[in-house]
Amino acid sequence: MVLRIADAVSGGEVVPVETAHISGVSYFTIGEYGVEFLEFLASSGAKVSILTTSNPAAIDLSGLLQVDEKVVEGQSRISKALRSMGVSIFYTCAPYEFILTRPRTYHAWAESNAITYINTFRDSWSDKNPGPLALLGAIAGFVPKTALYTLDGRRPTAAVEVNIGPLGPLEAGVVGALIGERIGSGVPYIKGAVFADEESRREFAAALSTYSAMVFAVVEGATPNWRQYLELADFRDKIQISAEDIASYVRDVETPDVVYIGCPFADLETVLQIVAEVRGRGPTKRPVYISTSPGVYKQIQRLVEEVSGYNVKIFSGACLVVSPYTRRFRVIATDSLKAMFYIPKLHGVRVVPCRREECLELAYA
Ligand SMILES: C/C(=C\C(=O)O)CCOP(=O)(O)O
Repeated sequence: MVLRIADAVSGGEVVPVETAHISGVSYFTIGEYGVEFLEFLASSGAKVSILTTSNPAAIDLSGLLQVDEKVVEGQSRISKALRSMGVSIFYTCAPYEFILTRPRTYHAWAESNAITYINTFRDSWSDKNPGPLALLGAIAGFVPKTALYTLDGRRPTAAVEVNIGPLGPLEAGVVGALIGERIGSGVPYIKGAVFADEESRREFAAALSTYSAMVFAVVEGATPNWRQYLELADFRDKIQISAEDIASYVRDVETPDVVYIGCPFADLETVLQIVAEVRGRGPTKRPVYISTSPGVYKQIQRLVEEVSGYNVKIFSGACLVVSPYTRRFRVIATDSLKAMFYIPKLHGVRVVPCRREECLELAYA
């Protein structure tokens, strides 16, 4: 099947890949037909031939997100099928946290934030492979050699100037979304962007690929080999992003039912910052949900228990985008542009953007 797809999309050429990361493994998003597809592959004896990880599921590791029995059963069938094919069911949208991909190595990843992160901040090479293709590629060990697996296909096509100062997570997300919306396709070459921290890089990568089809940007000074990319550049578009653009994107904040941090999964530093804040201030008035990766979650078990007494609910292996649990809320406040895009579409819940500090203020308001 991978060869047939390659005939259609890459002139029959394929590229061997070191790792794969599959998405579309939540029962909420793929439903019965998705489960049957995975069970069919598993029952045919298919096995992955390379390290293969999986995106978040509909339920979290410790059962914090209560969902109905049908979803629990469907999710467990998905886990069984994935496990029998040899997929690491380490449900995370931030596999780059523990798979330290090297520059100019090939990968078949399906989750857009993760692809954009490794393409942009590591110059590791992955195109956006649809979830089923990433899985078939993991079994075959290769995927179609589409443009982003070639240097020519990674040639910057749009010059973007961002002179705003250090970008926190929300600002970085807005910059990613604005570039995505204004350019839409191609490869942006970004000058002047300074990311305040790891969380900001994650939010930028997630937003760029949520608000456009792009999964690669060259960030001057940050992307490995950026000088070579600048030499190759063939700019057809030129845009500027200003502080005013960001301000106009962040509308008035309405009082939420809950605050949500962790789309993509929050890194350890972010979790520890929030823990320190609530330890100093006491229990929040509105719940704060934080999704983080299983690796981080397992290291902070004691803190997870402690802050649950402060109304802070840290969970892992699932997120509020792909879990039906989200439907119980009316309004969610978040610093994630990706959550802001998907939650209203998938769950019909309103989402308002806020900077991390403002989100926490809202939790105490
Ligand atoms: C629905 C989503 C993920 C999943 O089904 O695993 C979120 C959207 O993912 P993209 O990779 O940004 O399309």
